[in-house]
Amino acid sequence: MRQRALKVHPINYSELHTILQGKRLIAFDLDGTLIDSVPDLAVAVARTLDELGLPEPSEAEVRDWVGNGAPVLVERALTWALQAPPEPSLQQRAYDVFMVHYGAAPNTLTTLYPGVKQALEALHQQGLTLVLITNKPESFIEPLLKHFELLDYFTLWIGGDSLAEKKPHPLPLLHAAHHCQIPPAECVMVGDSRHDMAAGKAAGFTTLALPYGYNHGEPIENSHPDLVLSSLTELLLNAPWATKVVG
Ligand SMILES: O=C(O)COP(=O)(O)O
Ligand SMILES: [Mg+2]
Repeated sequence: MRQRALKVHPINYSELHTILQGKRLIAFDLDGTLIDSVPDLAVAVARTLDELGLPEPSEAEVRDWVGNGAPVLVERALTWALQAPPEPSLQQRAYDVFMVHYGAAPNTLTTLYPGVKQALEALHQQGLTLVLITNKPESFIEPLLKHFELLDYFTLWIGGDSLAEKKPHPLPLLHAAHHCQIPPAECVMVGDSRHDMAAGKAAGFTTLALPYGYNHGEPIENSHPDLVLSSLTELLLNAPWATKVVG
């Protein structure tokens, strides 16, 4: 397995406190932010390619292909296996096969990142509106959130195929803000990839980044988030509402 050295992010607590002042909605990304889902995605991709008689990629390879939704994940896997872009008919077939394999085992090896449950619980208790905006197909969201007992924290969840556009387009974020009747200036996007940061900036949200997820092998600092956290625990302990949370 390839190990990537994670930079230590000394958090500027007063900066975090200031930028979160007055925020009412927090939009969370799913893969690489709340859940480490690549182990199950990698198994499903490998089973898909195997069924099509193609070579199987390693988990480290799949890790760098996640972020633009399932159709692009499948396309990147096929392009890797064929050393050329796939024909549309093969792409469609592989996508259908992938959906079956991933749907059959979406949470066998997947784990929650540290502090996720506690942070969501506390933020929800403080009356913040929490929404989930992922590029994952919508059909997988509810079963995964239910499995990890996170479903009740979210007012709304949007998948990569829920609307006409997905991240990095701002549409899903603007849709969530509009649906919750909260102006974008009072909203925060929390994510692990450049697509989350680009969508957040384009929507007028504050952007918080986590460095432990999947960003195509690139440091998340390159996307210029407002702040990089080390884990969601920092959001819980150092946000303006934290005094109420921790007593
Ligand atoms: O499914 C993907 O490609 C990525 O999903 P995410 O938006 O939750 O990171
Ligand atoms: Mg992500």
